[in-house]
Amino acid sequence: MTTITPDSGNRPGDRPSFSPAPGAPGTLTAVPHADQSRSTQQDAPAKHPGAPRPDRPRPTKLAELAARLGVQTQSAAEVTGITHDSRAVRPGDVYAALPGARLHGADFVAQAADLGAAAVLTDETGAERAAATGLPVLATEDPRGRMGELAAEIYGHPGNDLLQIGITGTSGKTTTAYLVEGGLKAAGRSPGLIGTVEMRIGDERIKSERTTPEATDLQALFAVMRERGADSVAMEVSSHALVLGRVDGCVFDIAVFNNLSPEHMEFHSDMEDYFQAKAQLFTPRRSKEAVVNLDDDYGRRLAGEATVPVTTFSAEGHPDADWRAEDVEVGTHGSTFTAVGPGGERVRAQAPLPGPFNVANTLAAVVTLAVAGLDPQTAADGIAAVPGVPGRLERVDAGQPYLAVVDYAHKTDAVESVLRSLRKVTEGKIHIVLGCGGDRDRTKRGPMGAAAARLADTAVLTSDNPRGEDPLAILATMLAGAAEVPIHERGDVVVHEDRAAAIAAAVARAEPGDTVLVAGKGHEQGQDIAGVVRPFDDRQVLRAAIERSLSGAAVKNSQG
Ligand SMILES: CC(=O)N[C@H]1[C@@H](OP(=O)(O)OP(=O)(O)OC[C@H]2O[C@@H](n3ccc(=O)[nH]c3=O)[C@H](O)[C@@H]2O)O[C@H](CO)[C@@H](O)[C@@H]1O[C@H](C)C(=O)N[C@@H](C)C(=O)N[C@H](CCC(=O)O)C(=O)O
Ligand SMILES: Nc1ncnc2c1ncn2[C@@H]1O[C@H](COP(=O)(O)OP(=O)(O)OP(=O)(O)O)[C@@H](O)[C@H]1O
Repeated sequence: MTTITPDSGNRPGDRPSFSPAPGAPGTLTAVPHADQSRSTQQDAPAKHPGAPRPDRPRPTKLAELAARLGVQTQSAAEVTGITHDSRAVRPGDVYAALPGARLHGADFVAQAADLGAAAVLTDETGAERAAATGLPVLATEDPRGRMGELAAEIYGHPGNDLLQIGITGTSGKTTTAYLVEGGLKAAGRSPGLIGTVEMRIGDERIKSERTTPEATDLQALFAVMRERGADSVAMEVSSHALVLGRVDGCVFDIAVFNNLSPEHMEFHSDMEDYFQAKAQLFTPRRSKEAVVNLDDDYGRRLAGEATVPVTTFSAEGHPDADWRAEDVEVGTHGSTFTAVGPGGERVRAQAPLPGPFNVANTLAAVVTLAVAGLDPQTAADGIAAVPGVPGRLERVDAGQPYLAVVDYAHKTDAVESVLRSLRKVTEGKIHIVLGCGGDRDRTKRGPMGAAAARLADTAVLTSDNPRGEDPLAILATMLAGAAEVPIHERGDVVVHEDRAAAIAAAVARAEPGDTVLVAGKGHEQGQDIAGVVRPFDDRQVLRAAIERSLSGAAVKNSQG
């Protein structure tokens, strides 16, 4: 396994600390970060050297690229790659010096030139600085908007040789992508995978920097996949990607829509803006066919507005859906159901993850692969065999008599759906550990605190990447949300600023048959406190807390 990029994008994190455990039930206990003093920035993973590149790049004449853009160049240079990041420039690259929200890429042209850039693509405001390096400059009004098509051209349109499946929606993109990958493999295909957790090319696994890579990296990845024999790709397409042109240069064979709920409101002006961003994927410019969830309000709207052929599905029995899940039986390890298709197909399917929403994710994957022309039963069998999705309802089992899971739920809807799902499959109490990120969407803090208080028996509120904000200030807002839930409708609410202590507190409350849910970080391996990222993996910290509690119980038993 090769790991080349840290999870430095959205939600990085911290080192496990084992501070003394829990406050009394129902009390407000503010425990400081025990780990803050003993970690340094040296613990952070190394900086990424950029996306993988094809081993056999083919040269493209700069003049041909200039002609595409409608600009002049006298240069006879040939280029073999392209990047938007000066730090990742390789000899022969076009460096795309983009204007950003914080910086202008033109400020880094000297670095790009030192690393061997062959030319610079930029806008009028960057052209002068770029020309000062002596490199040929292609100046165009919207370099970000043209970067994807140039990248596709430079790498020889590698996406055309892959069955491209793009998955979008607020929740379930990662899960569905892994399930589609499993189905493709079972059908004898060789898929690549691109998403929030990692990118996979054959056996190589590369940690992701963001959900959807920038277009320069994406086209290079496609080229690497093609070079290594991949014939298909299952990838997540975020709304940021659609707005920022990261999938320019791609026309997906199938675009999948799961659902839409409030999220990324710091980026989108409102839900309509968010919906319109997603809807771009369901036009002939971006996809050939669509698979859409009819159980979702926005899915129903999209099914009517999409300008490509649409196949619909419903896990909740919507009568108009082309594919429906019937005979659904939910369980702690997963759910079984029959996917009934428009031609009378009856496919026995098993969601390899618990929760009703994973029936929807599984059905989405089965339908997508059926639309792709694969045998749906073979696809469903492959999906059933997927061993799990990192950090998505991932079980931690140290022999304890209760269920312990880590889940990436970090937005209100996901927290609500995961708690409701667990309620359906567990008899005992649910103890959730939950925080909200700093320097990100502030509007979800109160609602997430309220959701945890209303739907769990214990809500242990804690830190989750406070970044530059005071963790206690974030927790105060979450607590205020929790306090809005009428007292008879809420569980115990406990606050531990230190995440490891919060996890220990939840474990200390767990009795046989209960569920401990550590939400928010999922697969992440770090925690960002005041700009310092320390290693922290919920799965390891939870396992250690369970083991300590089991050995504590064993000692008590032997003494008593
Ligand atoms: C809002 C957003 O997505 N912004 C992205 C955008 O930033 P920006 O245009 O403001 O760039 P900037 O930081 O001002 O820098 C300007 C230019 O200088 C370049 N630069 C900068 C420094 C340097 O040393 N050398 C260099 O070349 C940068 O590569 C950039 O092209 O272009 C940057 C370069 O690619 C991205 O890193 C940055 O992603 C930020 C960090 C980010 O976190 N985005 C998240 C929110 C995101 O994209 N999330 C989605 C959705 C996740 C989900 O569904 O939950 C995702 O797909 O991951
Ligand atoms: N179809 C769904 N509907 C509602 N909630 C879901 C669904 N699928 C997954 N979830 C919840 O959302 C969390 C994130 O799931 P997943 O990572 O698959 O989605 P995502 O769209 O990739 O999310 P993100 O954009 O946050 O990375 C899960 O851990 C689970 O709690």
